[in-house]
Amino acid sequence: MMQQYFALKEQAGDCLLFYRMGDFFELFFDDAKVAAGVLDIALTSRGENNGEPVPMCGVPVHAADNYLARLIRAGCRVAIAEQVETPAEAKERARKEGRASKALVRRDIVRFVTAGTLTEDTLLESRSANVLAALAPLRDAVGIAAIDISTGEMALERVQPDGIAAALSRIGPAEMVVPEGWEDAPEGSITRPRSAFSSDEGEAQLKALHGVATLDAFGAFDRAHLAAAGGLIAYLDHVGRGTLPLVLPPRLREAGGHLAMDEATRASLEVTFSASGTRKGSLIDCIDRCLTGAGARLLSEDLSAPLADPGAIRDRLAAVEWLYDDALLREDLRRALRALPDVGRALGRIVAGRGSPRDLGQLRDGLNEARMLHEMLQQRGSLPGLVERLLPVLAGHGALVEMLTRALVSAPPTERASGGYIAEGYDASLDELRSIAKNGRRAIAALEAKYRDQTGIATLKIKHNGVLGYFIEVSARHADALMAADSGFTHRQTMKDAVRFNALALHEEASRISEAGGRSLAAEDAHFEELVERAIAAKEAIAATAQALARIDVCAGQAERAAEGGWTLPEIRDDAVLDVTGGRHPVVEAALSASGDRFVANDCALSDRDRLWLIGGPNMGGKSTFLRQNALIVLLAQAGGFVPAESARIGVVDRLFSRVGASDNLARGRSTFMVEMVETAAILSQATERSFVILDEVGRGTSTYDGLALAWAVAEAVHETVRCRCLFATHYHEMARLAETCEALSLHHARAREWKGDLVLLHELAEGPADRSYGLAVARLAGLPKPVIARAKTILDKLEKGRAETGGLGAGLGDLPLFAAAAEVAEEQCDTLRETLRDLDVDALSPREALDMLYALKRGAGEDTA
Ligand SMILES: Nc1ncnc2c1ncn2[C@@H]1O[C@H](COP(=O)(O)OP(=O)(O)OP(=O)(O)O)[C@@H](O)[C@H]1O
Repeated sequence: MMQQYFALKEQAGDCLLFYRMGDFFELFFDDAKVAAGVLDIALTSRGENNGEPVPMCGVPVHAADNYLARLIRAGCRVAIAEQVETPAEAKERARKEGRASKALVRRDIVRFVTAGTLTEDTLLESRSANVLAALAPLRDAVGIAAIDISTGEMALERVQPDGIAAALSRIGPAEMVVPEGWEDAPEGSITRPRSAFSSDEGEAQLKALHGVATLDAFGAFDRAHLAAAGGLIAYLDHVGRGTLPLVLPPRLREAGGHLAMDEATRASLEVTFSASGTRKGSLIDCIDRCLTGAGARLLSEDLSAPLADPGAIRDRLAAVEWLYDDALLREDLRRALRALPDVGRALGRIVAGRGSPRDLGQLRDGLNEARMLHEMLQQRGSLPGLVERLLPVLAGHGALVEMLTRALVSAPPTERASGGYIAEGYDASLDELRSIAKNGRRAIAALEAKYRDQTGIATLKIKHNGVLGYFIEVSARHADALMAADSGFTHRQTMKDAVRFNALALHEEASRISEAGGRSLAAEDAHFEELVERAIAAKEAIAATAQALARIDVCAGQAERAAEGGWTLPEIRDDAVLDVTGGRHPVVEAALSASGDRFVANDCALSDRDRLWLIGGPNMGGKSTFLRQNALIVLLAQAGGFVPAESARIGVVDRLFSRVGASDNLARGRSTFMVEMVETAAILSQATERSFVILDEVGRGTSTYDGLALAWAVAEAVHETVRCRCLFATHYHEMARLAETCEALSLHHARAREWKGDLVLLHELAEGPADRSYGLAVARLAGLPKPVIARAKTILDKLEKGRAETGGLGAGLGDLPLFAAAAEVAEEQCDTLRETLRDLDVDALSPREALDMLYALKRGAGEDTA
């Protein structure tokens, strides 16, 4: 056995091997130690290997899903080795092979269970997608293929190498595969042979999968796309051991079609996860009113990748507005959606060969519901464009639904093995077989009565179990009479208190029942296969219906959320405005209202002429909240939803950047300040005039002078060079002087008042610079001991006196040359250096000359070489 085990373990590689033995999956050696630790189950041992006991643990097959889920969540991958022949077959094989030894049942790995390739309901979160991504690096770009195999939805895209992190943070894959030997592979990826990532192979696979001669109908894919697709499909083939899951035609994800956000922006805006890493407290948690898992998954995709095309945004908004305006229709739709099963995932399981009768039942119910929704919507006079386009996809499954309705019982079971899911009246011969079994059971009841009469034992019973089949049972004290040779009964088993017998008539009846039972199971199986085949033949149309239902759920959910919160339809514009009146932060507002507090709405009015708002005010005054709420309003609007405001005019944003409160990223070995600077650098190099940037206290992570200098220079660069819309919160009063030189910059502050010695934060934004910091007042509010506050007050007085005398931290800043001029000088210096380097003939230099030249270059760069 160990030989067989080792051979399978070799195939399993670094996956844990679930080795099937009877009713258990057993794990051995290190696998057993890992699994016992994760699952908190007993680690035992079995036999010896090289004189050492072999560690072992096991999980019962019937509860394996539950254990698998825990292992996968803990980051493990599992190979399932099943018995692929019965003990009888093994014995027969051994006999034919002329072996006398005990035959070992043949086992094979039938499947790998990995985080990105799950289809089971019990292993998946209904409201989030489960994505597997394959990355294929080419010389100048990286292809990414992403698939949610639970629904078969697949997308291909191409990114620059420095855009990988942003793309992955948007996709959020549960598992990633990359070619072997790729040095820049994202952490935690699984490596596969390079040969799998071939664009030719990828193209051939996709064509074969979808039965097309060219992929043009799906999109114009390039080598990067196809190489990634190749790697993805090869991996799916590997984990499914040759059985591919549902793979729908790939969608091409064009760069520029979406609002770009990097990893840090997503994290700081807490779009799909809150800072604590959970859904609770995130934006999606606050706005998700979808009634189906598929709707919630689509909403998450919408929020992760909002649109950047004004026409597409208006298209979604029109559908939401239509459902917002018609509360009755919305209610009707939502009532229907509430009962909707997860058609997409049921289809995914069916295509992957793991479907159950219940999954077929879900297709029936879901597609039927879709047809009713189709009727409901069709009765409406005029529909918004989006809904109009979805309409045909909702209908068109009449024949399949009719067949499933006739074929299946109303609530089919998840288990196929014991049958009973094909409805009566669907197949006359099946009904016949069932009636034989039913009559047989009646005949057995009659036999029981007959045997009681015959033996005079009133407590005689005919029972059934899996081992003996039907048998007659009497208590031990009545057994003697039946033991007699001429009694007509044959002894089968003696228990502690009972004795079991057989009889000829019972045996004949039982054989009839069992034969009919076996044949009816086989008949049900055949019907199941046929129904599955029919469903698979229509898989693309069914998937399209499932996606249409999800879109309707999202629109209705967005409308519901808007109605609930008094939100408004944003006006999507082409010019670079961001004009929000009465804007609110949805998550903070919800949290405040839960504790009975009121959120103070604030306006924001950015335009060409007033692009950069510098916002001061006390700590806890609401600056960060204001910054974020405007970023979220842009995000929600471009995702195609209403926004928490009285009115909003939004010029479409191409990239959104948010740097709110630099947090330590010690895990990556970077200090707070380093993170802040890396992220700020990314903004300055990537933001365009169409971007929207929120910056919260840039420079606060370093000394006051350095911090102010950097914040000043960054604000100037945003104003002069990037020229995007920007909200900039800062505690440096000195920066107010920027308003003197930057014509599209204005000053604002969060209002506060001191009343009877206490600080009152109004959370209200007003024009003009902040008058003071209130830092000490906030500290008092926070409960800092009185002596510390008093001491701080004395120090503050001294500092302020010093400032008055010297002109303060900002003294002389007003005399600086303008940012553009300063940048030109810096740029010029760079150019001289560049020219010198360009003209340099390296091969013609002696070592001595080369050294001299290095010194000269250093001098040119303004650095002392002494
Ligand atoms: N508009 C508002 N209405 C009501 N309460 C608000 C509002 N804005 C913020 N708050 C409350 O004030 C708290 C602090 O807000 P926020 O973090 O935005 O302040 P801040 O000015 O950025 O502070 P710091 O400068 O210390 O970072 C929030 O957690 C929230 O409870």
